[in-house]
Amino acid sequence: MDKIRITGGKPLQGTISIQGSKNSALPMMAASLLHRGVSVLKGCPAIADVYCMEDILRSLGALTWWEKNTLYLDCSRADGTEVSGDSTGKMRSSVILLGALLARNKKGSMGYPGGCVIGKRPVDQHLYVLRCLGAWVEEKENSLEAEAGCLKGAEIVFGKISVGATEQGILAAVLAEGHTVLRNCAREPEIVWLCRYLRSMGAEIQGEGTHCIRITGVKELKAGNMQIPPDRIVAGTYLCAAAATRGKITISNPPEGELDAFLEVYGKMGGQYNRRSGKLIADGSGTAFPVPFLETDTYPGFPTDLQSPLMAVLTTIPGKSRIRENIFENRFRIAKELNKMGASVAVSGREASIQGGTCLRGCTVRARELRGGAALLVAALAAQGETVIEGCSFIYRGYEHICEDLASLGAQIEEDTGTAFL
Ligand SMILES: CC(=O)N[C@H]1[C@@H](OP(=O)(O)OP(=O)(O)OC[C@H]2O[C@@H](n3ccc(=O)[nH]c3=O)[C@H](O)[C@@H]2O)O[C@H](CO)[C@@H](O)[C@@H]1O
Ligand SMILES: C=C(OP(=O)(O)O)C(=O)O
Repeated sequence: MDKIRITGGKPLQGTISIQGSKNSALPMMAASLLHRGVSVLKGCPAIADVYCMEDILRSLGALTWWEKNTLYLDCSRADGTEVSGDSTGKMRSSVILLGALLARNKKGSMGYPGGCVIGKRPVDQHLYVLRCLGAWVEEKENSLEAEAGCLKGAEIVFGKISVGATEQGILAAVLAEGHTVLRNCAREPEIVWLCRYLRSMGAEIQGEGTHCIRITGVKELKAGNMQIPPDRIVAGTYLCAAAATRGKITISNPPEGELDAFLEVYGKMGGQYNRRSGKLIADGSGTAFPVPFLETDTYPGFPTDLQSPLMAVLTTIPGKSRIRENIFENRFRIAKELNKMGASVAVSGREASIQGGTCLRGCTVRARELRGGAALLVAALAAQGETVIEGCSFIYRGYEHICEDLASLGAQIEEDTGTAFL
């Protein structure tokens, strides 16, 4: 079950639709806790992280159910305040529930957040914003404890731009007393979607998508009901898979304007694309040019989550490419696995140098985190012969039916269940 087998070498061809965004769905699920009734998230991806967040909300007293990809969350009685470390240890974004718990139930106690090991990932900015809003917060060795009789609006400047801490601040401030100004906020699309969702619930928020978000607390929020946007990282991953195999794919529901930094690099590599009737038509057959230098950055810069899948593409392009990873210091672990397949990637600190165009050959490799796992899939699709990817539970954290999707594009791929999609 934890393995995927791929026989590479076939250009991907066909049309694909993109699942709902993981990183939008998770904070929207946390936001649903702020309404004492039923909220509805349409197009919710059926992936391990969403199931984990669902389990946590249920452990707090919420009722949840699915109709296809629509997730219903009845938080009428979600009055629990304790989240076990078993759940939080599975997923980094569990930590944003602390602000939602404080806003709703005045206190929260949770195990330390776990998730993919891609860097140190401290939570200081999360705790800072909650303290600024008047909460008492204690960081213990394995848990986080917080209490607030009443959260009060404040002017807060984040010491570091953080997606999760910005979400934490927003979730805690929407029901706080008075005005909150959050400065040095992350501008990622997922923050914008969270604010749209909260505004549809009656929250008063302005400025999302800029570095300064202003919130006026309201007494209560009504039910949320929203379509989750397509996942920009999944869309980028499939474009990488098409480029690595020199294939041509059409994305029927591309994310709107959220992939610009990636598409710029895609164009530099020789990929072509155009938008027609709301679709993104991508032709990766001309992918041939290395990328002399690329660095990851906060949005709208090149997303760190697409850095590893892109590295896999660059291993297939003759010439030297160089990547600098500025967000997570430990996101190059995948280089070792790519090298096992015949790639030539040298890592030095925050930089990776890729001598592309060496012949990739299938072998057994191991995923150790989500996007690194996706990069192995991209490389395996381009490699000669069979690749077995172990540790695929990391991939299923974020990709809904990825094997079926790639098989529908002509890939020879099967999960270890023995189910072949040929
Ligand atoms: C569930 C989710 O949405 N995950 C995304 C989110 O993760 P996440 O929200 O964890 O990422 P952050 O934006 O918080 O992290 C950015 C940087 O800030 C540092 N930092 C963060 C918080 C803090 O309190 N102190 C601190 O120093 C981190 O170690 C990292 O170096 O944004 C990342 C950056 O786009 C993406 O790669 C993840 O896919
Ligand atoms: C790093 C990621 O997720 P998380 O922040 O949940 O670990 C990711 O989606 O690439």
